[in-house]
Amino acid sequence: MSSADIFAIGHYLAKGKAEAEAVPWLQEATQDYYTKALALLESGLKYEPYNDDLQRLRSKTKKLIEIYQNNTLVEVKKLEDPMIKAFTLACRGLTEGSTRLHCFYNFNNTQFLRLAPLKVEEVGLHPYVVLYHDVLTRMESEELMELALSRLKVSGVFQVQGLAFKRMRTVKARWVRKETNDMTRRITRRIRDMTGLDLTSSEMFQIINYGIGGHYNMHKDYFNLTNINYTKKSTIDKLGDRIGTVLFYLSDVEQGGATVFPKSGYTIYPRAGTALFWYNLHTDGMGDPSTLHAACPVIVGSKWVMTEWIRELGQLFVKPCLKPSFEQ
Ligand SMILES: O=C(O)CCC(=O)C(=O)O
Ligand SMILES: [Fe+2]
Repeated sequence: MSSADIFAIGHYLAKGKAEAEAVPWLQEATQDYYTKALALLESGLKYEPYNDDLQRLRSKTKKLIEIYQNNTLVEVKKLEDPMIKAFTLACRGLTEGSTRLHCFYNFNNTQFLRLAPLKVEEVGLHPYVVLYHDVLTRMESEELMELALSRLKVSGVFQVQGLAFKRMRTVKARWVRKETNDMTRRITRRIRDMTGLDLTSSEMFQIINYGIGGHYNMHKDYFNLTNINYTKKSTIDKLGDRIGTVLFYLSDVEQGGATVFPKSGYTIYPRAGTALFWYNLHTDGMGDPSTLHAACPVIVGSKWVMTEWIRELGQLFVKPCLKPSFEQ
């Protein structure tokens, strides 16, 4: 990447109000510019070694480069956190995948699947994550993206960190009702076929667009109801926690943009028409921390996904609550 490219990404993020994420890109670009400026000043000084202005500029530029290099050291230190390291490696596709995995046809979840089974690929066993192939047609993906485009909004997900807020996600998103039209109703039926879960009280679809540099930091999709404050809890309580997540990929991504599970080393590359599914909760209803996941930054291209978070309400007979010992 040229320094102009790096600057363009920083500028784009800053314009989208993602200042915290813009800073390292802009620092990188600036450092590169200063290094080039220093080389120019040095060659100028070869011709005019006693030019005061050039000498002053050279020592100023050297100092600035030093400051930026010290800033970089802070970044390197952050990478020592083992989970951030695992996240970074997974984004680069450098973690070892699980073994003893299978591909199979799902004939069973609903009667419809006996006629038209779905193609399933196991991504990993702990947590159990599966990839459904060819569950959306190209036309459906395009229609969903078009539907979202009319009212995409910059969407901030924040996390309190000490006295400050940390931005978790840099994307644009739009909520879409499952009853919007025939196509969204059809996709709702398909989610029922894929998961076997009851969708009557699940959330709206969220369609998300990640631009260059767009990403979603490590997070869990469940709320952990025992740790949540009372006012928020009462609204969540009605529908229960997020028992499962279905993540549809609506577009291919040229480079970057993988979904990763750093605790388990899974890296899933987006492919239009496929969908990822996993349970966020153990069978006793407690959150499963191994489902920690993230979306890696998009490097080239643009990434579109649609998320469906399925709630506990209504799953009583489909996925009954079991003691943890029954689970394995
Ligand atoms: O875009 C992705 O790959 C992950 C999205 C996600 O984790 C979410 O929306 O909760
Ligand atoms: Fe998520």
